[in-house]
Amino acid sequence: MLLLASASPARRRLLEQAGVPHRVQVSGVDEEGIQEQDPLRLVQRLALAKAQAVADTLSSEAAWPSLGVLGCDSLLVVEQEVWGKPRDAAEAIARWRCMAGGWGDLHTGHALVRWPAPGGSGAPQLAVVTTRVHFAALSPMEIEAYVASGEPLACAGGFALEGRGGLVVERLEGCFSNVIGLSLPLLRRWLDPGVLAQAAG
Ligand SMILES: Nc1nc2c(ncn2[C@@H]2O[C@H](COP(=O)(O)OP(=O)(O)OP(=O)(O)O)[C@@H](O)[C@H]2O)c(=O)[nH]1
Repeated sequence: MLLLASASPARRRLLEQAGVPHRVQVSGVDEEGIQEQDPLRLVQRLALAKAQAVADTLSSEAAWPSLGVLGCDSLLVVEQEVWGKPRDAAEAIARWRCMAGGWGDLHTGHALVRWPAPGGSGAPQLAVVTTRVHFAALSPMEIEAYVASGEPLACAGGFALEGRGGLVVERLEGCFSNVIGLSLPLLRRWLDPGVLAQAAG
């Protein structure tokens, strides 16, 4: 069992669809409380803070999920601008005016914290995965229509790749699930090989 320390329905869906046994416990971490100039360090620190906050609530080895506690955090970087979820429709429109026809790097930090077994390193597994996203050259009317759908407001970067956002993303360079919020190939490399067999049901 993996414990996902995230409120993200998209991350949960990725694990469900991949057949990874999991449950969810939201970390409640105040992301504003962690300041960091470098976006790669920021997503890594936030992912670890989320995983550690949930791990700290587990009182004994018996309470620990066998596969550990996973925290994630995603940000989009476009021309040195670092963006999380848009605050409102106006901000989403302003961002899309920058993004349309161009590209950005979607960085997702991952942290997997395991029970500190005696003799084990106890160190969390940490990684940031980056996917380059190429955006369609949208007209102002298309931007307004996409933002009016409400979809951009729930997503770092202001688009949902597997939703209407599939209409406005031309191509990716790198891992698709990483864009949605959790890199499944990375998780496979981190987890025991048997998990894939288990996921196969
Ligand atoms: N459905 C979907 N969600 C996306 C996409 N890109 C980013 N997101 C979501 O944007 C959100 C990024 O904000 P985060 O701070 O990383 O996560 P959160 O939603 O606040 O949830 P926590 O992990 O509890 O902090 C996550 O929920 C991601 O799943 C996408 O292409 N599709």
